[in-house]
Amino acid sequence: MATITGFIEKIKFRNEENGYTIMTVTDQSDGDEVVMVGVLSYAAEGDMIQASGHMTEHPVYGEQLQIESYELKNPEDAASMERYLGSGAIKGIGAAMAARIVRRFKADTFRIMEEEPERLSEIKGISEKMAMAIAEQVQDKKEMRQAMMFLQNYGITLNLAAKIYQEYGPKLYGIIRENPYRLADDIPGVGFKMADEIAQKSGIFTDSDYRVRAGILYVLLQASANGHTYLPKSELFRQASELLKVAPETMDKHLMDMQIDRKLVVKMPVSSDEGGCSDPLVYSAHYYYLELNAARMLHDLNIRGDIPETEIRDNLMKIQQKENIHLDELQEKAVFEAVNSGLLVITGGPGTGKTTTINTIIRYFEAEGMEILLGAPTGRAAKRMTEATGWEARTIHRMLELVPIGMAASGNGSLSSSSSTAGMRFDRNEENPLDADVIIIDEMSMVDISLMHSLLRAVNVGTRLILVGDTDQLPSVGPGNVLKDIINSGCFNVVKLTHIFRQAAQSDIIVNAHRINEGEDVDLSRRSRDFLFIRRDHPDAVISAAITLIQKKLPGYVRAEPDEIQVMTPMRKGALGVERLNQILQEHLNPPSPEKKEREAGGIIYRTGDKVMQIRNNYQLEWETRSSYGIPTDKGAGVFNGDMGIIREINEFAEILTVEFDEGKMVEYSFKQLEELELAYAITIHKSQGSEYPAVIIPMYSGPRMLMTRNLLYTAVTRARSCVCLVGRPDAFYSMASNSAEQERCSGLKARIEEIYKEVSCPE
Ligand SMILES: Nc1ncnc2c1ncn2[C@@H]1O[C@H](COP(=O)(O)OP(=O)(O)OP(=O)(O)O)[C@@H](O)[C@H]1O
Repeated sequence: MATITGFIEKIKFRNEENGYTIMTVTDQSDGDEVVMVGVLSYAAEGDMIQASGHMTEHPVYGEQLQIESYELKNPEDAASMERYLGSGAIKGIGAAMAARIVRRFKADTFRIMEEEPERLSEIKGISEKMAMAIAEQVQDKKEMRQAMMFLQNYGITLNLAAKIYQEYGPKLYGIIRENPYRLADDIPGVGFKMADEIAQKSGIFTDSDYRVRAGILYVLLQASANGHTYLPKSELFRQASELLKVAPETMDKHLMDMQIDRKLVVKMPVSSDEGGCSDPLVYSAHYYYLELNAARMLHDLNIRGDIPETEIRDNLMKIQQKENIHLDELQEKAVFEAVNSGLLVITGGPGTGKTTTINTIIRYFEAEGMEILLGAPTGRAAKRMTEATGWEARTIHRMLELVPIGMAASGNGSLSSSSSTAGMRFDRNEENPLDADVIIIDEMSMVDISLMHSLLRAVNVGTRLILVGDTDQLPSVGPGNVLKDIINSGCFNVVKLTHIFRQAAQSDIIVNAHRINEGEDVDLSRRSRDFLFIRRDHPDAVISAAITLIQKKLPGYVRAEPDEIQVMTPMRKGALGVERLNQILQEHLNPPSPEKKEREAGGIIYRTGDKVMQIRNNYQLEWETRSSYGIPTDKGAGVFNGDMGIIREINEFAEILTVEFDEGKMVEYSFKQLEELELAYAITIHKSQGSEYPAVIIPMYSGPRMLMTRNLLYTAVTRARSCVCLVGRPDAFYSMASNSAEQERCSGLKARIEEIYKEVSCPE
């Protein structure tokens, strides 16, 4: 065992997650440089370390000390003290100042800094204020080191430990020993499971009140990840009991306390679709109030105008003449309602004339000189809306002006607001509402309760809000059942378009989509121009057929580039899951070659020319467009979940991968950011929501029944503009088409709307 004391000269490598560090230390005894390797909770260049361990011989890097235990020390001799203070470790002290301090206080320097810091002002050039600032830093460093050491005993990584220290300061000791579950509330990156592990190490009992309460909230959080805004009590207790290994009977008392603490809201079901029995419904307070407030705002917006019918008819007639169209009765009704309603829902399947109706509504309000805003939940849906209407549509997030917290112009900085997404908030809200007379939102089926709430906060009473969507598409990824709840409440104007127009009726994509949706038979053997079933009985044969379609058949047929043809599949895993498909399709569609650079990250090879997709919203990621000479012509920020692009360049030296997205937007990803990208030769049907492609290829093979549902098939088929190719086994198609089991969502927006309307119609 060797013990070496010296200055940390250079940190050569540090893994911020686990604290594994490689550094050079100057041995105080002989001035030699020693390499030390080990897990250090907190140590910085310039610190004095006393480390013990074994000297080992590394085949490449030579002799090094494997640290087994260590201590960070205050330097003791004058030269060391001077060096430490002057190393930059303490802000405001340079080498000359360090020399003066040590010359004056000698061996007593650190004691004075800690115990009588005001005396530092005896030194020329240090004011009293500066003396206190220096003392504070010395103290902070000491406390932080101790905290890091302490937290490391609980298996907490350095990165997280720093966040915990920042959040709680010295209070962290009490929190870790008594209620580490608070961490799950306060620190991003800590969930119930981690808090529970810490609690176990702290010796907290399984049935501790804190633990059971945190467990209940955790189950509700998990439920929200599955689309629910509440759980029936019996189901909540069943899941919590399974998680906590605590009897459900002991949980009731916590419900009351958690309601008092405003963590939960418990409601009795008011309508049959909320379970219809006496089982109370338990909400996390957050989602309850999102639903309640959303319901109130929807109610408030739902006012009636009094523009005479004759006037609307005259105006509409002029537009129809000018545009050379003739709306059917339901479409006309939608326009009449749009003019005289504060809130209107227009719904219908593909080809039922939604876009034509929106366009007419836009022309109507345009002629009235009104301010119109168009929005959609995703970038691709917004792009599609722009193309279909000729009006600029933006994502709802953009429309609501998402800005980093701290940069909002309106001054309403409440962090508790639902409208903040991690580190970001919407600058448009009740204090700074959207400046518009009419707001039209498309693809409403994708809007979850949080986004709806944020949108409603920014819409003034008097502004018309028109919600357009197809309720039979997959529901939103986030919790809630917003569009269906609004429609099913029966409290708002809803126009359901049902007629499939002649032009649309010639498309087998549209006709078959409706047949699938209605549960009617689809004849797969029928020859069709745009809806093809190619029988293949083995997964690898499905993939070969898909490759031939992409490379040879479809580009000419639908007049599109191969990378515009999209393979979409229900699953991520398995022989025809996204992961395997992407690997094989990449190999064929963009094979390795000496001219193409590659970068491996997270088990995926990214290659120049690859088709990739951004898989989370990143509002800060910057893009720029460039002229043909590479000169920037426009720039902005924000790349969104589902955006697709092509890898144009991989720069090993700068560690940057450049992707070109739609409209020539170039985005640079550092190699560390590659987890935000996935290969996109194949994507899940869920990810395809709101997008449209010239042609889609859908592998049809068996899969888990829960996933292989009718509305998944319906969503996939309706993504194609010119051609759908289903490739695989007919029985897989028929079993999907007949599986109408939709996963029930526990969502209370409808009940909240009904309550409010009841209150209004019969006030107490
Ligand atoms: N009143 C009408 N008279 C004649 N044709 C119409 C009328 N309304 C719509 N169409 C035609 O029907 C087809 C489908 O209409 P539209 O694109 O508006 O439907 P949609 O519901 O938006 O469809 P999707 O959801 O598939 O985009 C189009 O070709 C359109 O021109």
